Amino acid sequence: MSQPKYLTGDKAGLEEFLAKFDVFLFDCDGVLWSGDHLFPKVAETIEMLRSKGKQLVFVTNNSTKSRADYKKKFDKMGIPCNVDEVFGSSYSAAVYIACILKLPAPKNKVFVLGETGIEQELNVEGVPYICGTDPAFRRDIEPEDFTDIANGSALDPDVGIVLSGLDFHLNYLKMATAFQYLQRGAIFLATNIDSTLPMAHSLFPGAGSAGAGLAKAFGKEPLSLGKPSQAMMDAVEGKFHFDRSRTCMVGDRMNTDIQFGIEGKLGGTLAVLTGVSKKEDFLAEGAETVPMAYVDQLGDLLG
Ligand SMILES: O=C(O)[C@H](O)[C@H](O)COP(=O)(O)O
Ligand SMILES: [Mg+2]
Repeated sequence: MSQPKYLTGDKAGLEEFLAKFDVFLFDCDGVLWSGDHLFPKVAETIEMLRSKGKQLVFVTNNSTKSRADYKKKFDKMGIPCNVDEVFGSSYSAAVYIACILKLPAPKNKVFVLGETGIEQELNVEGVPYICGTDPAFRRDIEPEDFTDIANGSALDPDVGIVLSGLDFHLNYLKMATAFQYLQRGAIFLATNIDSTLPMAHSLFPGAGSAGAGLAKAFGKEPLSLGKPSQAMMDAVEGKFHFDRSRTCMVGDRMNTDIQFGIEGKLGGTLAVLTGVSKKEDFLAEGAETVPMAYVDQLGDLLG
């Protein structure tokens, strides 16, 4: 495996690298920003790529926001972006449920472990759901809940899917209810299974960690519809119709973003060192996932 090219400060190398691609798939958390903190010169870099006629797609595993929510965040951050350029894991999961799984109504209802981003995208696709941000589930489990869940009186007979995303309001009642749906044959899906979430220039438990307890109890991992899933890559390509050989994935995480690009046989991958993965992760001898090139921060693409 060849060593990745370090492009920070390499003007000629940057020119040559950017000229290889017409399309850039951008990860968001850890590449553009950490929470609400925009990294240096990100807006200028996006502007530069657009001025060179590059097509940009923002492909995020963060399921807490819908595409519409992300459009508002891009506007707030001063990054010009069209809502159709955003492709998040909530949208990926909603499209998969509505267009691929297509469970016959009324047994197509989704039990959601996650935030409003998932609910909004399921609504757009006309997929019914329960739980999510419903305050009725944001309470301690009571002794009578065990009986009501076990005998099914507290369960909705139309739930056919459990969808696990990044849930900032985890509790035992939701996990126990989801578990019982799975025991009754519901399909187990996840928006993504990232172990950590880059926030406030640090790391916090991610969607994969949020759903790990349920997976352990059930004894099976969910089908993830976020990066590196190629169902997501196929859906992104199906929507944007790009030439994979002229497309580059830009990300901060080896086992989601860079693996997504490599498995998707994209023309290239660029790692950015402002998020989860460190350069030691991919420079080490025998590293599992190695990007084509890397920079310290996205703004370094300005040369
Ligand atoms: O835990 C998560 O959901 C992820 O860490 C997070 O949201 C990743 O977002 P991305 O880096 O794909 O924009
Ligand atoms: Mg990221």
